[in-house]
Amino acid sequence: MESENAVASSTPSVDVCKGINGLNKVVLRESRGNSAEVYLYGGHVTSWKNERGEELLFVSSKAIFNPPKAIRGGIPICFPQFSNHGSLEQHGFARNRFWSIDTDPPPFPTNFSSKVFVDLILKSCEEDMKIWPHSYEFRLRVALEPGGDLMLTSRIRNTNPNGKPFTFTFAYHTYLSVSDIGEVRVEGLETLDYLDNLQKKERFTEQGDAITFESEVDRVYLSTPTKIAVLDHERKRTFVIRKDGLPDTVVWNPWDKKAKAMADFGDEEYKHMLCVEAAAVENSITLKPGEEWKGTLELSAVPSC
Ligand SMILES: O=P(O)(O)OC[C@H]1O[C@H](O)[C@H](O)[C@@H](O)[C@@H]1O
Repeated sequence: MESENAVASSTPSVDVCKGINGLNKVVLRESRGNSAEVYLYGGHVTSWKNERGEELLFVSSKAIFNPPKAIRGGIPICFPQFSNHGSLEQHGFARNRFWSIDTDPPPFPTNFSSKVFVDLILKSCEEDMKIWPHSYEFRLRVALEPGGDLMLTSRIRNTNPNGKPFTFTFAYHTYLSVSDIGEVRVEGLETLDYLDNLQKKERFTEQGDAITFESEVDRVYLSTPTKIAVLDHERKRTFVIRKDGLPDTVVWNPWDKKAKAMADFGDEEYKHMLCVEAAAVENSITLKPGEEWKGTLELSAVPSC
């Protein structure tokens, strides 16, 4: 059992061990006590803690760590399809496949500052070719920065031998842990257009100030800035979301009725989570053979008043 109160200072480490139901997970620890956990099942980040050992991501107490169900919470990877924007299963298949540790990833830019990271890889297989007939390599780097920021980098390459391009949509389906959804506001999306999933994906324009929550929300904000803030007044914490290569931002809270309808989600848990998802949804991404796409997400949690 891990201590909830992080040690003041320890050696940075990357360890592979067994998680829930014996599933393999990678634990990243920074010297000041920040940590993160990634399950190979789904290439799924399930924990990100600050130096005081406080969990910053939401994972449902009812999450099922058992294939083929995707883990409810953390950061599921939606690929090659976001939601039901296509003919594949909801959110594509990457979130319920077993990823591998990539021991020899292609080089990263030299300005990459983190020393605590893990590289994962998911490749096409014969079985998946039946539902999505393309050859690809999806490399995911999960890194803890020295200051505790969590950085995810996805690199997706078309390795089709038949000269065919492929097209996909994508999201880092990030579940943030919040004190009380009624006390939270999102800044950075005001005045933007969005597709409302609760109204047949119709397009609206956001009015007024920051976004606040008093009922179910399921929207894809379009052409969003690279920086978005989620302010949690009660907890005096602000999440800063920085993204690159991902123009859209999905905002989702199921609220009470939908919460009750989900078997792997507690009835009251909607009060303590908010999904703000860096995504590429409106305009899908097309890669020709040999081409690579890159999408990054950087999460910081800073004290605020
Ligand atoms: O239940 P899941 O398949 O994990 O999807 C959970 C949610 O993901 C996204 O945020 C979509 O916009 C929602 O429409 C969906 O309900």
